Amino acid sequence: MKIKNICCIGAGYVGGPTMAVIAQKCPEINVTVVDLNEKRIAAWNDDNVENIPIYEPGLSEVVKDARGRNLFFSTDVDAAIDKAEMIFISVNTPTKTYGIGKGMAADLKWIELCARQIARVATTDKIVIEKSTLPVRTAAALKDILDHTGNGVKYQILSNPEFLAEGTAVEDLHAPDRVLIGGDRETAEGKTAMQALVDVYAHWLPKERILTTNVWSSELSKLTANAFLAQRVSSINAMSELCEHTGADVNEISKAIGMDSRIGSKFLKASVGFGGSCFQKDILNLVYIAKSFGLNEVADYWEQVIIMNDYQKRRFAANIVKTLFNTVSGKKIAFLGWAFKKDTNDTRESAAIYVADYLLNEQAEVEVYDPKVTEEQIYADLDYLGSRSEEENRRLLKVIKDPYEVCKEAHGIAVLTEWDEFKTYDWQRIYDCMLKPAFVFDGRNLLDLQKLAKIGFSTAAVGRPIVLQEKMAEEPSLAI
Ligand SMILES: NC(=O)c1ccc[n+]([C@@H]2O[C@H](COP(=O)([O-])OP(=O)(O)OC[C@H]3O[C@@H](n4cnc5c(N)ncnc54)[C@H](O)[C@@H]3O)[C@@H](O)[C@H]2O)c1
Ligand SMILES: O=c1ccn([C@@H]2O[C@H](COP(=O)(O)OP(=O)(O)O[C@H]3O[C@H](CO)[C@@H](O)[C@H](O)[C@H]3O)[C@@H](O)[C@H]2O)c(=O)[nH]1
Repeated sequence: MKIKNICCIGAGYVGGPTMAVIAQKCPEINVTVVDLNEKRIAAWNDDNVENIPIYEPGLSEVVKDARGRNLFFSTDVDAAIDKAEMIFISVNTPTKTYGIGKGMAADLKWIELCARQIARVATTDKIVIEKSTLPVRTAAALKDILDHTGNGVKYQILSNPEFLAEGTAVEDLHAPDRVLIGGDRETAEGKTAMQALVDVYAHWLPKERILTTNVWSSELSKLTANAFLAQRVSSINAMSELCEHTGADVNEISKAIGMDSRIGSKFLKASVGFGGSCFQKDILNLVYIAKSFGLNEVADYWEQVIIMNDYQKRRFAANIVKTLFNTVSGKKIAFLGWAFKKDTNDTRESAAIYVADYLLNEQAEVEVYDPKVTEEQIYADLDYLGSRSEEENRRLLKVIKDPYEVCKEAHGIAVLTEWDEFKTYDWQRIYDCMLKPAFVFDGRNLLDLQKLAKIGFSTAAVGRPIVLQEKMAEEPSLAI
């Protein structure tokens, strides 16, 4: 089966980059990415390709290659659905904020709306692909909706979860470890649909990298992969606290255990806590699914990954207060970074939001610099927590566009995102303009602590011994 037209519903962090790469690699296929959000679509269509709504290294070049040739962004959802033989659903599936499963289950409202829209509009047979991350057995619900339209259109549902990580999306899409396709292997129609999707990816990937499974394995593999990755981060973060109490260095531990090929070296970086739109949401969803089958031990096991992560964020913030002589009231704390990781402008569930909230509750004055996140986004993140009024958030927290300015007259600097540029700053210049004693709290183990100590900074990095300047260390009342 030759695919000529692909439609993707959802022009977000996944829909945009994945479809741009499919269009780049499959020049004979027309790819239309649709979204209800007019502003987002207008940004994807902006004449200046640097203004596309998502910052990802290399993405603007891919979009430049394909846009207008065989890659289109549009708000005309119905037209794109009707024309396509293959429809990816790549809409948001956040944690439910209401009703049954509130705070745990995935909210499938947008998924269901897509299914109903496809059912209403389609006049020819379609392959419908779950690209969004979904609870296991969602495909059954989609099929139910699609098969009951009574207009004779036939649907095949495939699961094709996305494993790209933000900040390396283009790289991950160009050379993924694997592509996973789940479908109905029992019927000829199911096999044909799976093969059609395999053929799309085979334009640039070797066949061995394209894995086919049954639909349920594919859906559940996605949640499992995220749970395992996040579990490693929580595991090393748990060890980081033990390191701080014993003089062991978490970086050395990561290296030592990571060299064991059975453990492997990736996802062992201790941090202020993982963020991002996926890990927490997907583990909560997994916990909810396990509970709904009465598997309480399974649920408790995975929930601990989240409990540990929340603790790590709180612990980092509490440590700032403790080190700054048990109070930050009226003190300026400079934040370097707000994004949940480097090389992205995404801030969803970023640890920085929770650390800021904690410090603002302690009456600190927080000033934030991030190279890619907008002021509007930072305030939106903070307001969303509902901890204080919007006016108060704007009074207590300022967003500064210059890294040296943000550090001026600060009592302490907190590194919340591992942006490379932070390493290249003139740290002597920063030290000179700070209040003394000058503290750096490195939540990412990014900076050269020895160099900072030499300049005169006191440093506290996650999972490493605290270094207080001599004068303070000698004076026990100051070295708390
Ligand atoms: N962000 C990631 O790195 C990542 C990676 C892998 C998987 N995922 C999963 O992919 C899915 C999408 O994530 P995202 O980060 O791209 O979300 P996103 O919020 O950035 O984008 C989703 C888009 O879908 C649009 N949308 C919602 N309902 C619609 C409808 N009925 N019609 C048209 N447009 C609609 C929204 O306006 C939004 O622009 C989620 O299930 C997520 O868990 C995300
Ligand atoms: O050793 C590590 C690795 C990551 N992190 C943090 O963990 C979070 C998530 O990082 P990462 O996984 O690199 O980014 P995401 O874009 O959230 O990607 C994850 O979530 C996506 C959405 O489901 C999946 O597609 C990806 O495979 C999966 O890596 C970030 O806050 C990182 O700073 C650490 O603290 N230490």
